[in-house]
Amino acid sequence: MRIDVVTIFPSYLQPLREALLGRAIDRGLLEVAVHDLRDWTHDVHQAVDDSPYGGGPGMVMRPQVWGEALDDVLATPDLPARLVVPTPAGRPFTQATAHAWAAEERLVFACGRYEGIDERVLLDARARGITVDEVSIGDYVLVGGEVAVLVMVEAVARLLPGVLGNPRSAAEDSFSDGLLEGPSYTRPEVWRELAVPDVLRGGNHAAIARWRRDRALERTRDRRPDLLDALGPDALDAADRAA
Ligand SMILES: Nc1cc(-c2ccc3ccn(Cc4ccc(CN5CCCCC5)cc4)c3c2)n[nH]1
Repeated sequence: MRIDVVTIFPSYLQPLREALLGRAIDRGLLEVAVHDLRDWTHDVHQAVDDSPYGGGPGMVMRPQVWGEALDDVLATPDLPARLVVPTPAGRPFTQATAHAWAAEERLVFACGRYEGIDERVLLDARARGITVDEVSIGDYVLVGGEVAVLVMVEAVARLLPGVLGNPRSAAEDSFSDGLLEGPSYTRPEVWRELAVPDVLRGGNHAAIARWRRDRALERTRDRRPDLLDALGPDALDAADRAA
């Protein structure tokens, strides 16, 4: 997978080159190119923002600069791409989104700053047949799109074959069966007088699987009843029985 990121703060994307994702890049499992939006300015001040029409707080990012940047980035390499634009006003980015995007050849991320990007940049891209996804990573307001891109690239890249050492982990993710994952334990058996649940130290795999499912149902009911509702009434009954 090829990932391009356009931003006025290229250094914000450095963490993508660390650790697991850095190793995946080194191994050629994904390619990440970060572009400085200001490379497409032509004025001495390298202006990328201007006042909003109609008034309102802050500044808006100018369409001309974004238009030229995306023309170049989307054309090189000329691969089918999704243009992803983080915004607080976007559709929710979920694990399902991550799975869908993991099948893409190319993702191009446009990181806004200030109060966002002139709407015509997205309209122009869609008019030229480019798929544009405006996505939110949560109901809170960040200062720009870069952190959202770090979150989304990590969620997508870990699903790519070969990136995770243990592929079963992604298969057993939270949300993979619609529930939150339950508690985990490792050695020692007792720590600060707290013991590992007996069932996990026995060899009864059916009992362990049932115990884990019950803990997942219980936790989901307590923390994310919305996920339980999405699974239907039987799940709620099962969660009540699990407690
Ligand atoms: N999930 C999530 C994604 C983001 C995100 C993503 C990208 C950008 C680019 C800029 N910002 C900062 C920002 C954007 C919008 C507002 C609202 N403002 C109200 C008045 C009219 C104009 C718009 C405020 C500040 C961003 C924030 N935050 N949270």
